[in-house]
Parts: sequence; C-alpha cells; structure tokens
Amino acid sequence: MPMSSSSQVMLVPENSKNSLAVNMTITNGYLRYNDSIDPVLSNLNMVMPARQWTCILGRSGCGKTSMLRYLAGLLDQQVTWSGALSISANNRELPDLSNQIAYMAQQDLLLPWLSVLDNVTLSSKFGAKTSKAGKDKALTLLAKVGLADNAHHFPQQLSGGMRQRAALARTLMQDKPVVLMDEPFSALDAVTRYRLQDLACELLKNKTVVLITHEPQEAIRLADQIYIMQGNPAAAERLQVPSTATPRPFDAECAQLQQQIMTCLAQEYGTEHE
Ligand SMILES: Nc1ncnc2c1ncn2[C@@H]1O[C@H](COP(=O)(O)OP(=O)(O)OP(=O)(O)O)[C@@H](O)[C@H]1O
Repeated sequence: MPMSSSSQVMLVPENSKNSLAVNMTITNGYLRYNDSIDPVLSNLNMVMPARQWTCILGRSGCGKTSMLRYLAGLLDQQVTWSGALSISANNRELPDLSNQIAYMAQQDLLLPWLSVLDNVTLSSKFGAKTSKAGKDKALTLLAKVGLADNAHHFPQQLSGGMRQRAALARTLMQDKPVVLMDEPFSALDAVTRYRLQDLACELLKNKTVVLITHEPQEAIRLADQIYIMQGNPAAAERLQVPSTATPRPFDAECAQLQQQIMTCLAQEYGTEHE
C-alpha cells in the first residue's frame, strides 16, 4: 500500500492547538539505577531547545534510553538522580514536563486489545469518545504512514515495521510540545524510513524533539544539533551540524560530519574489536 501524499485533513503544525515552546536543559546530570553500584550517566550537560530536533547517538548500553526515560518521568522510583533539569516554556519555568510529552519507546507499546485506529486515537481522547475530526485525523495519519488498509487490524496482525509505523502515527497524533523518540525508524526499510523522516520533520516542526538513533546519516539528515554520549558513566559531547534546513540533503559537509561521528563512536570501542 503506497503512502498517501494528499489529504483532506490538515496535519500541518501551524494547526497545532498546543503551541508551547519548551526548552530543556540538563546540567551536571548524574543517574544511577538503585539496584546498581555504578552510575550510568555522570556530568551530563545537554541543551534541548524549543522548535529544534536534538539527535543523540552513542554505543549500545551507554545510557541513551535511560536519559530519555528520565526526561519522560518514567524512572523516578528506580533511580538516584542529581543535577539540574530545567524546563521553561514561553519564558516561564515549568516544574516538570507532566502532560507535555509524547513518548515513542523502542518497544511500540501498542495495546493488543485495541485496533490500530483505536491505538492511534487513544492517547488524544483520555477516555472520551473520539470526535469525528479526531478520527479523520488519525485515519489521515495512518494513510500517511502507509497503513490506510490496516486501521481496523489488531497490532498482532502487523509486521514489526508496520507496528512501528502505527506507533509513529500515535506519536504524531498526540500534539504535545515535547516529543521523545527512541529509535523510531529502526525497523523500517530504507525508502519507508526516508519518507517517514520527512513526514515527522514536517509535522513536528514546532516541537522540542529529542530523537535517539544508531544511524549517523539519520541524525545528520534531521538534527538541529547532535550529541554523542560517551564514556562510562556517559557524558555528552555536542557536535556542530550544517546550517542547512532539515531534512538535509547529504552533501560533502554531511560526509565530513559522518566521519567525525564515526571517529567519536569508534573511540568507545578502544582496541577490543581490532
Ligand atoms: N531498570 C534497570 N535497572 C538497572 N540497570 C538498568 C536498567 N535499565 C537499564 N539499565 C542499564 O543501564 C545501562 C544503560 O541502558 P540504556 O537502555 O539506557 O542504554 P542505551 O544506550 O539506550 O542502549 P541501546 O542503544 O542498546 O538501546 C545499561 O548498562 C543497562 O544494563
């Protein structure tokens, strides 16, 4: 089923009801799981500006998901944290990010007893009956991610990549000012990934987006800024990205950045794989 390129329903970010511009800053972040002796993160400094995509790379197990889950408020009972997480929106400090986040986890977290359509509309209706406009928007998003024919299927009837697309549609449906995504395109074939990167870039233009990826080219294509998480415990190093608009065509400057990313990532492995 081809992905839809036209639609009767407006999905553009200008239509968004939730236009809070949220800035997040982590200063001297330290995180240790309560059942571990060693910290996962230490001396972590990151700035995640409003209306920008911050992409995070780092070797498997270095603490990227832990950082994202901490931001999402999902680790409060399990970890010891110190350092500052400051959040501001429209020039006012916010105590936390409650009700401001759409979180797309590595596992799709689709509810197996609900249809794909109901999974997509669930997060936006909070138990209320979905409006006709809400249902139309969900159906349009499902068409955009290539699942128009699967709206009434159940998650277990979908392939891994299809489930990931359904989870992406659900995230795009939520219209939250902060969008946290953990490897959202990892299960997709190259062309689908490329198209859905474009779609997410268009629809999340005005959001504060934090995206974890293992693909340097994906980060280079989408990022307004890139952090590499390194060390044990991990800290974050910021890399300069080209000033061109995203989604960014791959040019010589991007190739140089890719080389720089690979060099940073390879340092983490030392000589153990040589
Ligand atoms: N609930 C937990 N309790 C204790 N340790 C944990 C817990 N969850 C994760 N860890 C540990 O924290 C470290 C970082 O894990 P995390 O999932 O954040 O890494 P990651 O960089 O996202 O990895 P990947 O790229 O493979 O997804 C790992 O050593 C992991 O074993």
